[in-house]
Parts: sequence; structure tokens; C-alpha cells
Amino acid sequence: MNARRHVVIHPDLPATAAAVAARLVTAILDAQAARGEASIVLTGGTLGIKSLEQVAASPALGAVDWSRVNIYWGDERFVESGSPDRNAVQAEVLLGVLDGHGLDRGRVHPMGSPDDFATPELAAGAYAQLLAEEAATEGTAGALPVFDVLMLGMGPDSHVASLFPDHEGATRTGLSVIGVHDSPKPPPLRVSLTFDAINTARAVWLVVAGADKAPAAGVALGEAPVTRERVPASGVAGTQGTWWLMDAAAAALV
Ligand SMILES: O=C(O)[C@H](O)[C@@H](O)[C@H](O)[C@H](O)COP(=O)(O)O
Repeated sequence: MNARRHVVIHPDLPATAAAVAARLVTAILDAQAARGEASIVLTGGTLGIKSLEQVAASPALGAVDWSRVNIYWGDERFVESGSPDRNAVQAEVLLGVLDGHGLDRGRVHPMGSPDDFATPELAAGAYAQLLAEEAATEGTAGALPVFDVLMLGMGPDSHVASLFPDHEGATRTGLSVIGVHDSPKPPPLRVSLTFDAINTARAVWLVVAGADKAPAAGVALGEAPVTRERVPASGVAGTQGTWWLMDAAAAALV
């Protein structure tokens, strides 16, 4: 196993969400102590959103300077901006609370929607441009800002963000953000970071719960070689480490 790959197993989904939330608050505090600000990349998905609910309830909430936290998304469903299907709308369970703790909405960067873009590709291009501008503003070389923590859910088919197995997005290189068509998981149109972008993050966290995820997790973390095109969850890695934060049901075959 990759020495920088860590697997942490919790009893169930609520315990995993609480642990992810505690880690996230701590990671933000550490990043702010080290470099004055923190950048996190959020995911959708059941555990991803439950974890944000737990951050909102954290007793350590007040210890974070939320005016210096930059928030991005790893992927988004390309549906109208107010749709409850959007990951960014679901994240309001936390963001709405953080408004009362000094959150700077100018640092919250949801991906575009059909309200503003005719196609997922145009929304992806605009997001890539935004990321490049943020990188330039913070003085980071390259086209992507520092991502201190990038969270990903995983589907039962091993997809991460909107990179699906044997689907075009999982093969794309040379771009940081792509439009996705014909997603096997509804809705069909999406915008997603690519492997190129995801794998620039300092820490990648896969947050995974539920027995339906066990076979994919077993393959992604197994000894047998697999490709990231076939098993996307196997193809993500943070530059400082990759953490699989799982419940026992999802880890049953690991
Ligand atoms: O748009 C989405 O649905 C997500 O971005 C997707 O990548 C999600 O994180 C996984 O499918 C896991 O979702 P669940 O935890 O709900 O299974």
C-alpha cells in the first residue's frame, strides 16, 4: 500500500461525519496558522453533506477565522442555481451558519449553473479561469490555488467527483475543470475537477460510508493493479497524503 495512503475506520456514518468535521476544523486551523488562510474543496454526497452539518454544530467553530477560508467544490450538478440537487445549495447547511461567524462570501466559489452558462463546458472554462485568478492572487505558481484539503465522496461504482469509470471525464488530462455529459448518476450534466486538478491538493480525503461502497473500496485499496479510468477512486492522491475516512460497513472488504 502507498505509504502516504491512510485508512481510518469509524463505527458508522454519524461517527464518521463527526470525525471528518473535527478533522476539517483542525485542518483549517493548521492551515491558517501556517499560511494565514485556508482553502478547502467540498464534495456533495450523503456523508459529505452530513460532515458539513457536523462542522456547523462543532464547539470549535468559533476558533476558526471564517473570513479567511476559501471554499471551492470538486464537482457540481449542472442544474439551476437554486436547485436542491446542487452540492453548493446542500452546503448551505454549513455556509448559512458560517454567515454568522464572519464567512466572507467573496471567498465562496460555487461552480456555474445553466442560469449563467449554456453548457457545462462553458461553466467549466469559467471555473478554470477563476481558479487561475485565485492562484495568481495568492501568488501560487501554476493555474490552481493551494487546496489544503480536498474532500471527495465515492459512489458504489468507485466514481469520485464526477469522474465515472470508463467514462470520458476519467480520461481527460491537460484541463483542470471539465464539463461532463451522460453521467451514469443523475443528473446527466455536471462540471468536475479533473484528476490533474484533484491531485494538486495537499490532502485528499475520501469520505465513504455504507455497505454499498464496500466492493469499490476493496478494489480501490486492494493490492491488484487497477487503472484510474476503470476505478477512479484509486487514482486520487494528495501531495502530502490521501486519507480514506470510512465507516466499518464501507471498509468491510479493505
Ligand atoms: O454529485 C455527486 O453526487 C457527488 O459529487 C458524488 O461524487 C458523490 O460524492 C458520490 O456519488 C457519493 O455520494 P453518496 O455519498 O451520496 O453515495
